Amino acid sequence: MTQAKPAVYTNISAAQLVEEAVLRGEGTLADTGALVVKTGHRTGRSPADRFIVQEASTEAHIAWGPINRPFCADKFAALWDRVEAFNNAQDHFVSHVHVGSAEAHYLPVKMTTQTAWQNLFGRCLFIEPETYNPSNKAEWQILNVANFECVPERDGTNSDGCVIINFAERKVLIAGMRYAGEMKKAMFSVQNYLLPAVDVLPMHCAANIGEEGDVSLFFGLSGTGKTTLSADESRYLIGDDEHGWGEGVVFNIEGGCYAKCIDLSEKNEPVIWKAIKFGAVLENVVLDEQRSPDYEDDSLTQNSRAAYPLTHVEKRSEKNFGGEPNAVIFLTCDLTGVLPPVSILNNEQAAYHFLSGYTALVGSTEMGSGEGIRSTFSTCFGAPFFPRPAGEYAELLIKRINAFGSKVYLVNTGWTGGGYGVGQRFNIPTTRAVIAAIQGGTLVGAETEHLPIINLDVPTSVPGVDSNLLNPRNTWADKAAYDAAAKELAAKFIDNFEKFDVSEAIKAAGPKL
Ligand SMILES: Nc1ncnc2c1ncn2[C@@H]1O[C@H](COP(=O)(O)OP(=O)(O)O)[C@@H](O)[C@H]1O
Ligand SMILES: C=C(OP(=O)(O)O)C(=O)O
Repeated sequence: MTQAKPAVYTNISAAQLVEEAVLRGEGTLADTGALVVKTGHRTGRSPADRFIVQEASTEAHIAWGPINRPFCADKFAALWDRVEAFNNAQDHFVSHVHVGSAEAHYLPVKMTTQTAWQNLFGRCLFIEPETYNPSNKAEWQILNVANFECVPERDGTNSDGCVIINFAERKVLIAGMRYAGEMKKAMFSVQNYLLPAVDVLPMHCAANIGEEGDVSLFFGLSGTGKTTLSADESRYLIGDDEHGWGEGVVFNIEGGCYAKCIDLSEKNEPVIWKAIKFGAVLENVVLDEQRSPDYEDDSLTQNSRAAYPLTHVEKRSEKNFGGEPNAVIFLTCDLTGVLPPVSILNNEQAAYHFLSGYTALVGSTEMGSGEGIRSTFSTCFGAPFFPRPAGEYAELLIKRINAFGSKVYLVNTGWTGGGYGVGQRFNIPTTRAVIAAIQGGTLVGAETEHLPIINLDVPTSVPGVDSNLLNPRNTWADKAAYDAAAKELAAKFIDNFEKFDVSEAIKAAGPKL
């Protein structure tokens, strides 16, 4: 008997991908129409399994070590061939997509996945081109084979899975990984390396546009609120996570969103709620008996996700880009309860806080960093994805801010009234009111109060926000405890900043003891 040749499904429609995923038992449909999948193991990104083939790259300064471990070019070639042979022996899925919506800066990508659902994810998150023409650009390839098991002794990997970027061959190899976010973050890392060379700042930020054409950027590490806050019924969404800022333009690197959906509610997050329909993917979300998503159920992970294309968002930028930003917002999830809900930053403070990237790491997003939530400093609010030295991105940011005259704000979406376990997280309506005030221009030239130790300036009033919240010291029952916590946090900032070789003015813009 001859065996049937494996089928290669190339550029089939999203609806067909859903059908294939269901037929193959990869997932089921929720009552909303979304495809629901359980990844089994690895419900988040796996930093320990991330590598760069450094010797094959012409540039020496691609970051490695804790962010991107070096991987030997010969081992890469052997592993790629092994994974490809494994994949070719069974049915698989190929789609041709773009990464980067700017005509000058997109990358054509051939995405091959073993599973239909991961291909659908890629079709949601990457850009579906009107015409795919890699001939005038160098094509990248993603090979994502979820069920391949790496053997560390043979393959040179750290475990049974890996994510390896090879710049010289323009290849991304993802083997043994289930979490779909690996694919989008790998391509983001590629653009984060390439774009600064052509004077474009790549950013880990969301972006949206107001009725007047004013653009806001929301920088933030995973889980700090980029997707939630940029999904705003009163504004046009550009994107929720990855953008480039060139002269005259902010463009989306992606074509869809990837929302955290733990505790998602229709009331607080209506735009995301409505987007979770047929064609969307729900990753590690539990369904109840009526097949309705139970977003409060974290039995699979806290890092449950919804992936959907931008076309699922009614109010969006049709062209996937906008002008330069009036407002640049750094989102920080402060677990100590020391930072105010909003601070107005000058340029030196902007550089200081961009380089510091103080925020919280939601443990379940990154495998190996513990299940809980903990404070961290993540340069550029996305250290794991930025292969160049942080100073290069900071310089480009300040250059763009100066040239356009953008206003910069630090917004705490974390704790108030005490630290984690004592106080509470700012509620979403309060943070939305802060954002609305920023976007409405209310905080430009507003009266401010200076907060010593953390060395920040806060507005004395913000429409829609209880004024008592604006100086966090007021919200703590025990003022001495606040002062002690502020000093402790300041010491951490100072200690962390020692590694940066920057001007005295920038150093002086940070917290002071
Ligand atoms: N004040 C707040 N601002 C923004 N998000 C909040 C706030 N309080 C709780 N959250 C929750 O935090 C999570 C933020 O996730 P998300 O917006 O997807 O982050 P990101 O896009 O930055 O990764 C959501 O689950 C949201 O409901
Ligand atoms: C998907 C991720 O992050 P974000 O929530 O910022 O998109 C991630 O860090 O894996």
